[in-house]
Amino acid sequence: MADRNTSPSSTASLHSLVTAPAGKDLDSRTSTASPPTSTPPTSLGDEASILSETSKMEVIETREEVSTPRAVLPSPTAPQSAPDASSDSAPRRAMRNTRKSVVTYNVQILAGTAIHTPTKYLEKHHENVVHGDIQEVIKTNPTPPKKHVGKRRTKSVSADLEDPAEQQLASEAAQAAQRRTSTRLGNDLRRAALENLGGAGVAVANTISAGKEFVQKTLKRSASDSRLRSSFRSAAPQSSKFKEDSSSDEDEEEEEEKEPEYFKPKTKQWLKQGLYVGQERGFDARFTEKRNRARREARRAKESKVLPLPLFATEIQLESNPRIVYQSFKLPYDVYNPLPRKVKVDGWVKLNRNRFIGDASALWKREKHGDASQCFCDPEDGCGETCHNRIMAYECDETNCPLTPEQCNNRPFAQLKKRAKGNGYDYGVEVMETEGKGYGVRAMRCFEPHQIIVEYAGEIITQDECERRMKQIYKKDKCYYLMSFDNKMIIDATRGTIARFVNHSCEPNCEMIKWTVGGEPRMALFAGSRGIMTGEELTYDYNFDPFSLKNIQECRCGTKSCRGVLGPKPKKPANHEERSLPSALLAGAKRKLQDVFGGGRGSVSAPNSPKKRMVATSAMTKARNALAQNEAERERATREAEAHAAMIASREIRAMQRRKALATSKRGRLLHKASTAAKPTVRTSKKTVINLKRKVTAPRTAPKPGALKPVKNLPGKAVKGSLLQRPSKAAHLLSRHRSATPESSSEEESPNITPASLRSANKKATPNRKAIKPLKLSKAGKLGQRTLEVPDSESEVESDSEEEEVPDSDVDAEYGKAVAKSKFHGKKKGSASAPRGIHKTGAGVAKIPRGRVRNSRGRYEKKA
Ligand SMILES: C[S@@+](CC[C@H](N)C(=O)[O-])C[C@H]1O[C@@H](n2cnc3c(N)ncnc32)[C@H](O)[C@@H]1O
Repeated sequence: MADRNTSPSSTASLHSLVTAPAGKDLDSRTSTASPPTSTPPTSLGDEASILSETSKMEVIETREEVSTPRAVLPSPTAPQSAPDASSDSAPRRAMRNTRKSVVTYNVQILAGTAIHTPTKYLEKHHENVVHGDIQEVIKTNPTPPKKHVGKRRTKSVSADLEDPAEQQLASEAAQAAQRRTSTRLGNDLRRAALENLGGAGVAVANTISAGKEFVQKTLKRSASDSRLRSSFRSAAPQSSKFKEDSSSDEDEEEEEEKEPEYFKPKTKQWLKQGLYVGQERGFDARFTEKRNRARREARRAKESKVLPLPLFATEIQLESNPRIVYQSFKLPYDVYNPLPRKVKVDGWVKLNRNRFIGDASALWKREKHGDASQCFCDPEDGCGETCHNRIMAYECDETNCPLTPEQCNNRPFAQLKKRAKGNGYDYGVEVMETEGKGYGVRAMRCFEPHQIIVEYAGEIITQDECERRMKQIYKKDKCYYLMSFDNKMIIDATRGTIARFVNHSCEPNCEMIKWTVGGEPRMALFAGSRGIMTGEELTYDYNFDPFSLKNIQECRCGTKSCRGVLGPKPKKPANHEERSLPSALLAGAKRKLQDVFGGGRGSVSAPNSPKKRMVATSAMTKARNALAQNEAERERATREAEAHAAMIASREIRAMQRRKALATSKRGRLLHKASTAAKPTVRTSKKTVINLKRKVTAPRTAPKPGALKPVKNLPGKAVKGSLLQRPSKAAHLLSRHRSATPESSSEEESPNITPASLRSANKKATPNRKAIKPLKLSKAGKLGQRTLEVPDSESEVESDSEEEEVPDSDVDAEYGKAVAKSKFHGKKKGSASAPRGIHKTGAGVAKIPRGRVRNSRGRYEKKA
C-alpha cells in the first residue's frame, strides 16, 4: 500500500523525490530528473521512461551515495513525506527514494542514438548509462561515445582486415591519417588508422560496417553461383593490381594476393531413410556389385515403362519368386496411418536379449550341444539356399563359415543387431492396438520374404520355474508370454522384446523359428513367404497348447481358415506345396542328411572329415535328385508313348474289324466257292504306325481238329513266350476260318492284338519283349502255305532263326489240344495273356497277370 500511496504519477511526488548533488541548479535538475514510474506522463520524453526502467538495477550502486551526507533538498510540496519516509525504516520505500534521488544519464540518449526499445532489452544498455552529475560525467568521460565506438570498431576492424575490401578501406584511411598531422598517430600506420577510424565517429563506423556487409553478401552470392564465382576470380587480379598500385606495404600485398575465402554453397541434404526404408531397390549390400547390377537389370526389364509402379512399394510383387502371392498395393504406412502412432504399454519391462534364470543356465550347459554346423560355401553362393548352416538353422560366423560378413547372406541375427542400432524405421516394428486382441505389432517398413524381423527374447526358465510362475505370479493374467524353447526350457517374455506382442493368426504372415547363434539357441520372428508390407500386422501361428480346457481362448484372427480357438495346429499330412520354404528346407535337409549318414546331425559334422562329408552330401544329394528326375521323366515318356501306341492300335483294330465284318458279309459266298484257291499271304496295312505282320503257314488241306502233332523242338523262351499268345490265337483264327470257311483265305484276318500287347511290343529290351517277337510258323500243308506275318513294329526284323517249321498235322494237333484243353474260345478277345492250361506245369513260363505288362523297370504296369 505504501508503494501505491506514493503514486509515481503525481508531479508533486516527482519533485519531492528528485535528489541532486549540492550546488546544482534545481531547475536543471528537475528537467533531467527521472520519473518515478515506468509509465511516465506524456509530457515527459521517452528517454525518461527508459531511465526509469534502467534505474532498478542501480539501487545498490546508489545506496552508498545515499548514505553519504549529501544534501537532500526538501520538497516544497511535500515537506513531511521525505523525512518520514527516510525515518520510517521501511526498506522498500527507502530504496525507492534513494533510487530516485540519483540522476542518471543515458549516453545513447545524449548521443542521439537511443531508440525506442522494449524495456526488457534495455538492461544490456546499462553499461552505457553513466551515473551522477552531468558535468562530472562529462569531465570523467570526455568522449564516452567515441571511446566506446572506437573500441568496438577497433576490434571489428582488426578482424575485418582479413577482408580485401576492408583492407582497402583501412589503407585508404591510413593514408588519410598520414596526410593529417596528428600527434596521436604512432609509428604503426594501421593502428593509427584504426584509431582514426574510431575517432571518425559513428558515421564512419556505420559506413564501414555497411560496406563490410555488402562485400560479404556479394561474396556469398558469388560463391553459390559458379559463374559469378569464376567471374569474380577473373576480376580478382585486376583489383589486386589496383591495390598494388595504391599501396606499397608488402604485408598488405600478401594479404591481398590471398584467395578470398568463399562460403561453401549449401547443398541439399537428402533424407536417406524414412518413408521407404527397407525398400531399397537398387543396391543390396549383401551382394556383389555384379549381382546387384544383374538384379537391377532384371527388375528394369519387368517394369512398365509407360506407367511406372508406385515407388518401390510393389517391389515384392515384382520379384520373380513363384512362391510369392500377388497382393494388392497398399499405401505406405506414413501416408496411411490408421492408428495412433505410439502406444505406451504399461508394465512392460523390456529386455533386448535372453537371460538365463535360475537353473536354466546350468541345464543348458549340461545338455550336449556339440553338434555344431559348418558350411563350405563359395563367395558366389553367398551362403544362399544351399548353405548347410542355413539349412540347419545355424547362423554363420567366423568359426563356421569361410566367407566374410559382406559375402555371407546367412547372418540374420547379426543383421538384426545392426538394424537395432539404427532408427525406428530400421528396426521396423512398433506396438499397436488391435480390435479384440489387445496389443499387437505392426511393420513400419517392408520385409523381404523370410527376412528376420525381431527376436523373441526374454527370460529363459526351466519347466519347474514356469509352473511356479504360472501358479503364483501369472495365475490371474489373461495373456501369457511363454514359449517352449528347448527341450526343457521355456522363454518367458513377460520381460522381453517387442515380439511378445505379436498375435496369433490361423493364416499368418510370419514364422517363429529357432536358430542356433554362436552355440546358443535363439528364437526370432521371420517374414513368411509373401514378405511383409508396411503397416501390416505381424502374426504367426501359435500352435497353442492350452494345457487345460479352461485356458482355451477364442481366436479373433478373422481369417478364412480360422480354427475358432487358440489351439494346436491340426495334424494334416504335410503339403509340400504349402509348406514355407525354411521349414520345408529344414525338414527335408535333415531327413536327407540322416538318410545319407544314418547318424543324424551329429555325424554330419564329425570333426574328422567334415569337408569330405559335406561335399559328399551335397554331391550325393544332387546325384540322387538327378537320377530320380531322369527316371521319372523316362517313365513318363514311356507311359505317354504307350498310351499313344495303344490309341493308334485300337483305332487300327476297329478299322480292321469293320473291314472284316464287311468282308465276311460280302465275301462269304465267294470264299466258299474259292475255298481251294487260297491266297498265300495276308498283309495288313503298313500305313499304321505299328506295322503288323504275321506269317502263318497253314496246311493246304483242311486239317482235322485233333490231328496236329505235338510241337517238338520249339526253341527256348522266346518261342514259349510267343507261343503263349500267338500260336494259339493264330490257331484260333485258323480254326474259325476253317469252321466257317475251311478253304477261305485268311487275307482279311486281323491278328488278335490288344493294346496291352502293343504296349509290350513297344518296349525294347524288356523281359516282355520276347513274348512279342515275330512269330513265324510255317507248315506246308495240302492247301499250300498261308502266312500271317506280324513283323516287329519297330525293327521289322524277321528272324529266320526263330522261324519254326511245324508240320500241318502238328499244328493241327497242337491247335486241337489247345482248343480242347483250354477254354480259349471263351476268352476275351482283348486279352493278351496266355491260358495257363497250355503249359501244364508252367515251368519256364513267365506268369504274366492278365492284361498287365511290365514297365521299363520290370514292374507290372497297371491296366491301361
Ligand atoms: C503373446 S500375447 C500377444 C499380445 C497380446 N495381444 C497383448 O496384448 O499383450 C498372447 C495373447 O494375445 C491374445 N491373442 C493373440 N492372438 C489372438 C487372436 N488371434 N485372437 C484372440 N486373442 C489373441 C490372447 O489373449 C493371447 O493369450
